[in-house]
Amino acid sequence: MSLNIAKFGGTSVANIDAMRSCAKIVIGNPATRMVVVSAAAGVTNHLVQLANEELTSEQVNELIAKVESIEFAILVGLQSPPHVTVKLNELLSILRDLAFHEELLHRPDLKDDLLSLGERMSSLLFAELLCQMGHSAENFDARKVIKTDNEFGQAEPDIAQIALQADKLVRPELERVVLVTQGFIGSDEQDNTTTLGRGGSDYTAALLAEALDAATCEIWTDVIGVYTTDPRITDKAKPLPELSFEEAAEMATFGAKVLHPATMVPAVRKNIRVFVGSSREPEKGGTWIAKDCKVEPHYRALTRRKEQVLVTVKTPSMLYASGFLQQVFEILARHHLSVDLVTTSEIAVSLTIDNPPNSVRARLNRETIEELKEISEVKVEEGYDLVTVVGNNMHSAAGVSSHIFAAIKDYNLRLICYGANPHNISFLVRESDSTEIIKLLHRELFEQEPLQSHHANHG
Ligand SMILES: Nc1ncnc2c1ncn2[C@@H]1O[C@H](COP(=O)(O)OP(=O)(O)O)[C@@H](O)[C@H]1O
Ligand SMILES: N[C@@H](CC(=O)OP(=O)(O)O)C(=O)O
Repeated sequence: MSLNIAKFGGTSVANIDAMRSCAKIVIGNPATRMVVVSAAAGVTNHLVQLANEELTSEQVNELIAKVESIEFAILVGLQSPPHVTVKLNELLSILRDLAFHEELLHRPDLKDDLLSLGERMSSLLFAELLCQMGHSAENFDARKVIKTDNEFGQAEPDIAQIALQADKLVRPELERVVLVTQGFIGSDEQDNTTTLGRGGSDYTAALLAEALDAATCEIWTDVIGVYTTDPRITDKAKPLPELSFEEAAEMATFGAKVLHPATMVPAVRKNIRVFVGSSREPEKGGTWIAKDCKVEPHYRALTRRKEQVLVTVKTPSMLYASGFLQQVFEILARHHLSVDLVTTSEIAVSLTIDNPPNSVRARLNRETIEELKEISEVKVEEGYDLVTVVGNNMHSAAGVSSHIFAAIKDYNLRLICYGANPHNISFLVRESDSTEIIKLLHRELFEQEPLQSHHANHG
């Protein structure tokens, strides 16, 4: 039988009732032999606070108590079986030790150890729930298989090692039992715990699906699929029955939180179909993401990435000079900054950097700015959001740009990226304008059926 990997996100495993819906989904599909769970909703945020903030003992204790109350509520829902209670208490005692560790704030390895605990607790509890519902299940430590480099907080998976370990440790077990493992976490060569970056459980599921040659990978979350835009921005957003790999990858990269940006990479490599649906309402179906789609409309979705920083570096010496851009990018790369949009003129280059405050990714800091200042004038502007239209052949179809830009003509677009990629058009807008811009564009591109097909005819 073909194999399915099912991943359940934080809201899906937030409490015992939510977990029960997930367990029914697992039991209902005999192809699901491996389950990936995130930490219960809210837990990773508490752990991130513990790992990153200077806190008083009282504040540390308060955060630990919040985590405990989430986990204990689930444990009570399971009737507190002694063997699970013992294991949960062990994990909570590791949490306490790490939270009070003197070097925590300066040791990325300890931070990742701490961050891993949310998934380690939820997987323990979910495996027990499956057993109690009569399904043969075991908790499995993802760190044995998800081998990574030692870039703590944003570790890079080692695909060959993962395939090797999955073959050795997971594949032989799948006939016997359903393995319940942790998303988001892995381990480096020295077996130190690492994490794949916030939201990384989707990525874990896709990596395991790849390593185990699964036919499908299901991402069960709190929405009934991928929508035309974040349903929290407008209630007019509609769920999409299908998406291509390219479209989904663009959406994930440009801010559709429903999928971690790297999720599609393993799926594309092995042509694995990915499903996104709601664990609360599985009967409502969801989005199937596959290599090819029945229709490839010009406009598929709108995404937003918040808290972008615009950096402009300017030097008269760029005129006729070669190598300036290289110098700029070299400095940014050395500081692990990832650049999204770039525009250049004869003497200046403007670029955007993703800079959300709670991200584990590198942020633009004073040191980087000082280095850039050694070679140029530097201007840093904050308070921007990146809005992206995702679709197909947008760079070559007549009328696309006028259609989009006419709809938002009253707004100032600070930077536009159009034409580099057939699947997206991105622009940087003031944070305060982005919701209205998305609503306007949504109305124009997705709420007026005849217009959409009219433009498709021009393609
Ligand atoms: N285009 C989109 N389609 C669906 N959901 C989206 C989209 N863009 C953003 N989201 C948000 O993603 C959320 C689900 O992602 P997330 O909170 O990470 O779930 P989980 O905890 O299950 O991993 C949804 O509640 C929704 O608000
Ligand atoms: N628990 C981790 C990993 C994750 O993927 O969570 P979720 O599936 O709830 O987005 C986080 O919050 O970042």
